[in-house]
Amino acid sequence: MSDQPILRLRGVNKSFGAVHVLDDVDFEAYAGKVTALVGDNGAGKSTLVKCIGGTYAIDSGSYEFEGKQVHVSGPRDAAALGVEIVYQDLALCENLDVVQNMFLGRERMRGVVLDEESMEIAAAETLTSLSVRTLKSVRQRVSSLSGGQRQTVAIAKAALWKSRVVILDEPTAALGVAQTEQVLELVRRLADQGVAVILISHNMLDVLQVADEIAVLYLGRMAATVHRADVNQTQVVELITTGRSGDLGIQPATAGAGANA
Ligand SMILES: Nc1ncnc2c1ncn2[C@@H]1O[C@H](COP(=O)(O)OP(=O)(O)OP(=O)(O)O)[C@@H](O)[C@H]1O
Repeated sequence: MSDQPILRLRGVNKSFGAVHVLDDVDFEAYAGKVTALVGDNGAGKSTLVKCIGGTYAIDSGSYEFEGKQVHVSGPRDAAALGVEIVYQDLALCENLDVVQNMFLGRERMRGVVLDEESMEIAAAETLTSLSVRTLKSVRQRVSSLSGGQRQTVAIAKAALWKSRVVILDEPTAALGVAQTEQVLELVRRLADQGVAVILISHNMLDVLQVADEIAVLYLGRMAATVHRADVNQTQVVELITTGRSGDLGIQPATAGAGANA
C-alpha cells in the first residue's frame, strides 16, 4: 500500500457561532489501513467526520484527496470522491431485503424493469468477497436481521459501491461479543481490500484490536496521531482524557502541541 494518505486534512477549523469546535486539525487516512478516530464526548469526532463527508463546510484549512486539493461543499462532492459514512442508525430500510438495501437509489435496470438477477449476484459476490457468512439469504428483509447483520449489510453496501474512504460511526456500539468480533473482522477485510477505513469508537478494545493508526481528538484539537503498534491502552486513554501522554513525549493539545508525527 502507498505511504501517501488518500485523504488529508490540514489545519481545519470549524466553528458554530462563537463555539470553536475544530481547532487547526490535521487528519489523514490511508488506503488499506484502519484509522481509529477517538476522543471523549464532545471532542469533535462527529464534527470532523461531517466535514469529511461534506455535511459541514470547513471554515478554513485544506481538504486533499489523492494528493490534490479539493473543494467539498456538500455530501454529493464527498460521495463523488468515494467517501461514504456509515452512521449508527445505518439508514437501512426495514421493509426491503438485503439486495434492495444495497442497491437503494442506484438500482440496475434492464430496459424498464429492475435487473434483480444481476443485483442479487453482485450483492452476493460482495458479501462473499468480504467473507460474510452470517447472512442466510440476500433476499432476507432487513427487519428480520440482527444488529450485527444490519451492520454487515451497511458496510458491504459501502464496499459494493467501491468507496475509497469508509467512515464507520461506532459500528459495534449496540452489539454483543460475538457480533462485535464479526464486525471487527469485516472492518479489517474492508481495509484489506484497499479501502481507507476511519473508525469512530469509544471502545478501546475494539480500537486496539483493529486499528493501524489512532488519531486522538481532545477538545477540538488533534492531540496525537500514533501507530497502534507504538501504544498501549493506558497511553491511549491518557491521550483521550488529558490530551497528552508523558510516556510518549506528547504535550497537551490545548497548549498547541498539534499532531504527533
Ligand atoms: N451544530 C452545532 N452547533 C453548535 N455546537 C455544536 C454543533 N455540533 C456540535 N457542536 C459542539 O461541538 C462539540 C463537538 O461535538 P461533536 O458532536 O463533534 O463531538 P463528538 O466527539 O462526536 O462527541 P460524542 O462522542 O459525544 O458524539 C460539542 O461541544 C458540541 O456541543
